[in-house]
Amino acid sequence: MAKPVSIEVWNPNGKYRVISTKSMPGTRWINLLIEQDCRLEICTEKKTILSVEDIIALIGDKCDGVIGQLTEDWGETLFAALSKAGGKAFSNMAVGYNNVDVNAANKYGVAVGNTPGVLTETTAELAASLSLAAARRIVEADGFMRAGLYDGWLPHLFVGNLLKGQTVGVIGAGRIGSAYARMMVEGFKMNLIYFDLYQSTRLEKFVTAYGQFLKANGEQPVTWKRASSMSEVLQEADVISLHPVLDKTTYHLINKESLATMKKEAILINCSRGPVVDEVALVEHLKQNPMFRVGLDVFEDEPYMKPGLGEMKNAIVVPHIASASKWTREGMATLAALNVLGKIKGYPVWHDPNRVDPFLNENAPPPAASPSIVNAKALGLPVSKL
Ligand SMILES: NC(=O)C1=CN([C@@H]2O[C@H](COP(=O)(O)OP(=O)(O)OC[C@H]3O[C@@H](n4cnc5c(N)ncnc54)[C@H](O)[C@@H]3O)[C@@H](O)[C@H]2O)C=CC1
Ligand SMILES: O=C(O)C(=O)CO
Repeated sequence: MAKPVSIEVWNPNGKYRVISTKSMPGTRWINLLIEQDCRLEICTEKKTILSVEDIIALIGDKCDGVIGQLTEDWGETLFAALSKAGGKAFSNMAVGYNNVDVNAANKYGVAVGNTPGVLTETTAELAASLSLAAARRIVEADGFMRAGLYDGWLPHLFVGNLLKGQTVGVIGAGRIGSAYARMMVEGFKMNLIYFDLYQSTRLEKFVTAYGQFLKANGEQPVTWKRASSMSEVLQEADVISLHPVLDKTTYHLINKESLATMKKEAILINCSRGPVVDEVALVEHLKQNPMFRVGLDVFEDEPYMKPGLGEMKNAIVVPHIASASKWTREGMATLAALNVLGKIKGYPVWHDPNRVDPFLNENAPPPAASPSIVNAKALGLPVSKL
């Protein structure tokens, strides 16, 4: 039998039992659930990553819905346990849901929610921060200063790359990839090359209009190009940022062979998912090419790094914090809670997961809908006409 897991209870007499496997930022998500007759149980276990057994113990015999985290393995076992307990709703507190076996959820008729949109700009800003930090060697220079090694200005000291006029490459120009591209194009006057399975017309129009603005003001216009293959981006770009979903088409997209096609002084940023990059091949590439730099928010075997990565001066590593702004994390909690609540209450699914703003307005009640259910179609859930 699984051992008991410690919890904090809100609204003990609520009709619907909702579990959150973690404490989440803000209180709006809590209030929204308890105002709608939910008994909310928040797991207070000290360990960071809950096991499948821990979550089964949390679910117990009766559970209407669960808000979970990207570190958890939501597969057949958990969906079977949730379904047995009468549950019909699960939401990740994340936009990415590669930790969820959606087919298993479909089999048990469980709706799977995610949290798009609210983290787009925050995540893009971290990718932009890593790009700048890598280009201008900020982390290395900070370490040098703190170590007391600075003994005066020198012409060669921490010389890095100027972004202006260089080419930024984006792989996966969806919500976050497009937001990052706009920041780099507008902020640093970089040219854009991108690769995605779909054309990003809005992004192309933005770069065209900005290029015309620069030209009208006597400046070199920026340009864009939609690449026909990922290798075109890798060969041409000076800074490459990865923003695709993780699935079997993007697993190890960056590997020994693709790294070899990149410029020797290129910068690679990954704020998508660790397994998009073959991290062992990356460490080797960093060793062989000291002017090649990376900024990584995500890792292949989180929370671990592959041997050698932590020692590389040409790597900047941060612990999966790309969506970590207060507004975003509170909003993610709200969207995740509303996904679960909406299914429990029998609400329809919001018609556009790219426009979730009405759910985030603290001065108005949220729409009676689940903001984003990824398997809505497979489950035949009705769509909101609001
Ligand atoms: N590091 C972090 O904290 C965060 C990481 N993420 C990751 O970023 C991912 C993207 O998020 P969004 O931009 O909101 O999703 P999105 O769905 O708007 O964009 C993903 C894009 O990847 C493209 N894509 C899919 N397969 C591809 C392939 N083989 N080659 C090139 N492009 C491909 C899609 O067409 C789509 O345009 C999430 O799935 C998640 O894994 C998201 C938020 C925070
Ligand atoms: O939302 C996601 O997919 C994350 O990685 C965390 O914000």
